[in-house]
Amino acid sequence: MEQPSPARGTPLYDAAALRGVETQAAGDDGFALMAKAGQAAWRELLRHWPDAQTLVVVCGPGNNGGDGYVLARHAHASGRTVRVLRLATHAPKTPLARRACDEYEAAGGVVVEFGGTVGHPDVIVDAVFGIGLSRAADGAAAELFAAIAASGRPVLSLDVPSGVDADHGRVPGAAIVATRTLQFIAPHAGLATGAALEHVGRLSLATLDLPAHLRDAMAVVATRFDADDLSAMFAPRPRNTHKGASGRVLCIGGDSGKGGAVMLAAEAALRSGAGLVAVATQPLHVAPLLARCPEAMPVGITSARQLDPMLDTADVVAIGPGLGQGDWGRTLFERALSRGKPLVLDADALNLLAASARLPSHDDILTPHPGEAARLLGISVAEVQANRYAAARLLCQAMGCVVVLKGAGTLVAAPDTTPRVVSAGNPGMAVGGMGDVLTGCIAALRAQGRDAFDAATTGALLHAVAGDDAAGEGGERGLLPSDLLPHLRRRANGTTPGGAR
Ligand SMILES: NC(=O)C1=CN([C@@H]2O[C@H](COP(=O)(O)OP(=O)(O)OC[C@H]3O[C@@H](n4cnc5c(N)ncnc54)[C@H](O)[C@@H]3O)[C@@H](O)[C@H]2O)[C@H](O)CC1
Ligand SMILES: [K+]
Repeated sequence: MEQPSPARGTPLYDAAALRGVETQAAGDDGFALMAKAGQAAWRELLRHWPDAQTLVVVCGPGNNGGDGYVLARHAHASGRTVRVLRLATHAPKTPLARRACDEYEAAGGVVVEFGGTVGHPDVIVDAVFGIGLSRAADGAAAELFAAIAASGRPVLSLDVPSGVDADHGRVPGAAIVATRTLQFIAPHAGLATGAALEHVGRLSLATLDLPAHLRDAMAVVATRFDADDLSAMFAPRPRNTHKGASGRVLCIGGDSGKGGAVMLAAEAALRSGAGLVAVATQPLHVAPLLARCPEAMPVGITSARQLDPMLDTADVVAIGPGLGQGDWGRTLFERALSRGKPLVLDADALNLLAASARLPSHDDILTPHPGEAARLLGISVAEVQANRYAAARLLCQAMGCVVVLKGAGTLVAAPDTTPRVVSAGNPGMAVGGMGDVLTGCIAALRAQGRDAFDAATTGALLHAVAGDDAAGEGGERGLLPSDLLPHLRRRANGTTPGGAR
């Protein structure tokens, strides 16, 4: 079996660790950090809006606002027209913010109170709330955010789009929708998944040359993977291989009327490099499946006994696409769980799991969307989405196996391991059948010798990047799961749409 390259990725930190850093670096060091943050933000603004002549910098009461005053001072010194705008209740409260505001005003900078509009500047800088957001932004702050959105002007958010919870990715109240967000010191875990992704725009990072002993004190809470990591995750295929060595996948599903789901999973497994793919489905789907994909080996299943030889020869079993929750599906589900082969459980297999007293094995992989995760955890979807890291971790601990929590910023959790975030994919992928393709991807990579965590991470990244490639060809609206299939093959061979490696 081919041995994949070790996954790399980018470490993500929780904001709490950063709060610790700032507290430790308070006083003169703290202002040095703030001075660096404001200057880095000014450079970022010039990099992306070099022709901007008029700026509005919206400052909050804390040190995020302090960063804004430092940027405003640089802008003022450059001769540009800049105004600091703030709520009447947002005069600077912290010593560092007060110092930054005093220096800005001493240099001749203007501060005005928000009166309902933000004008029509070339760029708006959002320095209202950063990692210190402590509750839902509402009332006057919500009005301010609405005026910023109504202006239609590009927004550079400092550290965090104001109103977004930088730890968990939830958006408890009103929040800024940024064009770009410049994070300080270290990438925030909360800005890589969930509702936050609607608000961050393009993310970048200014490390502020933090002293090593302060950076080393911060705990990594997740590891982020994006398209740039993908090609290194696929080792070239050995020359002297044969179809058996490339992994044998069995896809189980396709109850009456749902044959398409298991077909998509089977084709995705083939396009992700599986050597042999068998399909256990309802007899009426065998002919259409063969017509569409002669490389798959469909068998019409009318009794669970027929499944045994297929389970025995498979390296990995993907069960759930179109399985249904009727007698046929439940019988096959029970049989599959009893044979001890590594499983990828999706869709109805997850619903049957939630309704059964059974637990998956340590070798299995679950691929729930937030609704299926909520059912398995016995909580609401809103609670899952409010803290996706916690939901993925809880489900992984409860089930004792790898969990792929799908959605914007898919999370991959493994027992007692730092979770991983997939930073790829697009809203066009929120259509029926995309999960079936993901199931096939992951099963194929598992069958080719990757452990469950690596197969789930690489499969979820491959699937999301293929979705971005397909959307890049014809747009997100009307994107079909089958549009991903050629891109799976291309990306699994380490090439990009342009053919480059
Ligand atoms: N971490 C570092 O090393 C650095 C941090 N910098 C910047 O500082 C902010 C964090 O500043 P902090 O003072 O802790 O809080 P914020 O400025 O983010 O805002 C909190 C501030 O606002 C009040 N508040 C919180 N939520 C609400 C709300 N919903 N409605 C109204 N008011 C609210 C709260 O009471 C505080 O007063 C960090 O993001 C960086 O931008 C350094 O400058 C760079 C290094
Ligand atoms: K901000």
